[in-house]
Formats: sequence, structure tokens, C-alpha cells
Amino acid sequence: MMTKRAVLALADGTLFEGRAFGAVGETVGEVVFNTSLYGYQEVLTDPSYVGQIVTMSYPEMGNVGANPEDEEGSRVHAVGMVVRALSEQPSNWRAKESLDAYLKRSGVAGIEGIDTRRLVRHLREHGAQMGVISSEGLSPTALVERARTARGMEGLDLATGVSTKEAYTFTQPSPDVFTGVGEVQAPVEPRFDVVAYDYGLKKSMLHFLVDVGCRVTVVPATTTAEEVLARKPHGVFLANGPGDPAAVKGADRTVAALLGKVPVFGICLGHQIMALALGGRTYKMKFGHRGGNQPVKDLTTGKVEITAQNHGFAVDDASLKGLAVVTHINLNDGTVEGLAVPDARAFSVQYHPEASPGPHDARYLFGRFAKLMAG
Ligand SMILES: NC(=O)CC[C@H](N)C(=O)O
Repeated sequence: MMTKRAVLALADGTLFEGRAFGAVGETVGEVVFNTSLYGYQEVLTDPSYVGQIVTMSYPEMGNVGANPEDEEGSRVHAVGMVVRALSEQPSNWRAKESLDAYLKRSGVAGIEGIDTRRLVRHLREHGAQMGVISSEGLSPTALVERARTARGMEGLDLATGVSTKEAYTFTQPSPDVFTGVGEVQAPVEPRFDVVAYDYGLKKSMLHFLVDVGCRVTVVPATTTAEEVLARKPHGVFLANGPGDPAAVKGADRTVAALLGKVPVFGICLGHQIMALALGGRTYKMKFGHRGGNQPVKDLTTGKVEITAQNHGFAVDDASLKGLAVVTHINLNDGTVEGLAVPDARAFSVQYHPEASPGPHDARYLFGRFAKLMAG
């Protein structure tokens, strides 16, 4: 592997020096951190990471290489990766290539060999911010300036661009990787026609919908409520996605026109859009929640779930008063993690019940959606 010098420059002037991996060159994005111990491939290919440079806080990455089955989107969506130590010798029966080769082939730049603990603490203290990874030998001052003048996430509609251009049907249940790649579980007879808004969705969400008996039609983010209702679905699913929820063109009005007419289930960006549709507000968090170890309390049962998360915006609790019931909160910082409008047969969560990567404590929520549709 090459050992070309690379620099990570943050907008506030902080610099980290390390070695380049993946594609050689320069990349600009919002520098965020993820605390998952594994699952870097699902993280990199999650479309919610569009425009972001992901720092993995766990110190060694790349040990299991990369394979074609673990992709959540159709390509690497993160624009950069930061790691402490890059394993050069992947060891896993499913590995087809190394993480370095995978990122190189994807044209995505990485930096390794930096003190990621210092970087994560810095981001926690000063907030997620724009940054540049470069192995092109530019002066640190020029790189900091580039990061400082780069456009941040607020006000950015990234979901519309990453959404599917054409509607398509999805009927594949979850693959069972432990009994052989590509093999599928015993199929559940499809009972529900579900329209899924693609704001940048992760494949595993669709698999889990199919697993509970859904025949899913995935539609572009700009599809109107009339077009969706004309399909006479049993339910509407609002997916995750990148960027600022308040900037997704027309999404709040569209979802407002669906609420009350058909059961609705939203995840992450879908949850935020549901809150906006109800008349609530969203805001940018200081550094967000990304990882597989976020404790969430279900206020309706008192039960705590350990959840997978990936978001930088959140729903403002106070803005929901009288509009929706807050059903879940994050035990680390008390932020809203779930809401429901029982009369409208609608609910949503900020976290990721599909995990990928992460714990499956919350997978039952797909079943809850099926139950709502069953009436
Ligand atoms: N995973 C998601 O859907 C992320 C939603 C939104 N882009 C956020 O950061 O908060």
C-alpha cells in the first residue's frame, strides 16, 4: 500500500497529519464521527452520509475487507473516511477486496494514522464542521480556507438528488448471510402494498418491510400525495436520507396531505419530515448521533433499546406540543427519538430499527407498521 502523506484540515483551523488511503486526491465534506465498532461498509454506502467525511472512533478499520452484499446504497456515498489504523490484511470468508482497494475503486479519499480520539473529542467540544482531506500537498492555510468557505449542511436538500428517478417494486426478503450469501429466509406472503418514499434509502429497510409481508413500491422523493394515493396503498413508508430535512422540496406538504388518509411510518429523515408535516420544527445538532450504541427509552413502555443511529438534525420537542405524542427519547441527551399521531395511524423514529450496522432491538417496529396496516 502506498504511504502518501495526507492532511485533514478543519474549518476552525485544526490540522491532523496522516497517510492517504483509498482514492488519492482531495475531498471536502462535513466531518462527523461514528462510534460503531464494525459495519464500516454499511456506513460508507448509507446515502444519509452524502456530503460527509466519516471518522470511525473505533481504532482499527478494514479487518473484514469489503464485499458486494453489505452495501446499503448502490455505491459509497460518504465523501471521505478517517481512521486510526487501517488493516491491510482483510480476513473474512466474504471479503472480496480490502477497504483500501474498495475506496480507491469508489473514488473516495481516506486518511489513516491520525489520532481519531483527539479528533472525536474536538468535534464533540466544538461541533461537527466542514473539513478537507488532501494528499495533494497544498499548504495547510489553503486547506483550512477551503474548509472554512465550504457550504455546510444547513439548508441543503441532498435527498431529492439521491432519490430514485423512477418508481420500482421491491419484493426481496432479507438475505441470510450466515447460511450462504444470497440465500433468503422463508418468505412471508405479501399482504400489504406499501409505497416507500426514497429520500436516500438503505436497502435493509426494504428487506425488513418485505419480511413483515409488504410488497414495496419505491417512489421518487418528489412524487405527489395524489399519485401515491392513486396506488391505493395499505401504508406509506418515509425513508432516511441526507441533508437538511427542512430543505427537502415540498416533502412536508406532501406528507401532510397523506397523514390521516393512510398509515405512515417514518425513519430518520422520514421521521423529521413527518414532524415538519405536522407543523413541528427541526434543528441542527452540535455533533449528532452516529453509531450502534445509542440508548433510547420508549416512553410508552418504559423499556430501553440500544439503537443504531446516524443523524445530525433533530426534531424540536417543544414544537410538537399539541401536534404529536413524543414516544421515545435519547437517554444521553434527552432529544426526541420517536413520535406518534395515533388518530392518524402514523408513527416515526429518529433511530434505525433496520440497524445495518448495529443492534436489532428495535426491529419489531416493522411489525408494528404491519399491525397498523392490518387495522
Ligand atoms: N439517516 C438519516 O436519515 C439522516 C437524516 C438527516 N440527514 C440528518 O442528519 O439528520
